[in-house]
Amino acid sequence: MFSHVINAGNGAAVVVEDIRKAYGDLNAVDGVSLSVSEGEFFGILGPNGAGKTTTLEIIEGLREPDSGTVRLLGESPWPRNSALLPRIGVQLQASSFFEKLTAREQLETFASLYGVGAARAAEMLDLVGLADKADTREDKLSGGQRQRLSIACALVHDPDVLFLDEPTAALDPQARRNLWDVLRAIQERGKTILYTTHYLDEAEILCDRVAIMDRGRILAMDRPAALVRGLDAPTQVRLERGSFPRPDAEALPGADQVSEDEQSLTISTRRPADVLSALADRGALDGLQVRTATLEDVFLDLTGREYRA
Ligand SMILES: Nc1ncnc2c1ncn2[C@@H]1O[C@H](COP(=O)(O)OP(=O)(O)OP(=O)(O)O)[C@@H](O)[C@H]1O
Repeated sequence: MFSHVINAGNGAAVVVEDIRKAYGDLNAVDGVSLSVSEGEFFGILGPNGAGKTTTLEIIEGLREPDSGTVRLLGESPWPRNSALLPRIGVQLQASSFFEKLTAREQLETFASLYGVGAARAAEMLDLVGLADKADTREDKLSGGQRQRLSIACALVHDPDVLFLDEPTAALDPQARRNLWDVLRAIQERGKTILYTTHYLDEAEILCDRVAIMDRGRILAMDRPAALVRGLDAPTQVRLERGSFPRPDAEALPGADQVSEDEQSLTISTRRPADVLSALADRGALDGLQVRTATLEDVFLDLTGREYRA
């Protein structure tokens, strides 16, 4: 059995120092530094055009930075470093599958290119939950199944570090959740995962640490919970409008502010336990919703803009 390893080892899998990449006048990556520990699940987040893909491709060794340094598993990935290739897995775009092959044949073909046995291909199909689709042709798979197959292909040679560029983009909510389970299972095998996403809610759930990028720069980097806690934002307790009198809400212990719109009455508080227990005493918990701050609030705080993926 594989042991459960999170943040395994003390080594850094990736160390990036002050990388920059400009396209004409546009500073796509504008002085990015970060490091990712072995076994860590690290997310680069941000809206479209933030520079996530360019950063990832520089780390993978697919693009040359204008300046700055990258160490990937202790080596420089650029110029193309063939010693690194067996140790890293890069998720393929769906268009890079071989034509007309079944899921199993795709994987076995990749396995043979790496000199890996067919048993490993079967194991990867199982890991990504495609064992029952082994004999289905790739072009007959759903979008989510194809994403999972591409991740299995990236893992077939048992790399230490896995790079995924927006693996859950364009998937329906159920397929996204299925893929989260796959990504967690991969991390439990001790792999380092570096991934980009524009879904902040997803990153909050999956990642050990995240870097929030905007306009080529990292604005904040930490554990998602630490970033949210750092905001010191109040908790919003929402009741159906008309279910509780506003003056009574304003008089509740711990209520800092009360607002109303057409549907709801919202109590803003830094002492949610006091507010909730007072509401429970009044029998007013039906239909109640509690909202705490999220990474979207962190983005708003950092940029002054609402987050739009
Ligand atoms: N080869 C290129 N030539 C010119 N401009 C480019 C090139 N690649 C990326 N850019 C620009 O650099 C900026 C950063 O792009 P990048 O793809 O890294 O962002 P991203 O955060 O991954 O965005 P997305 O989520 O849309 O993929 C964008 O403004 C993009 O248009």
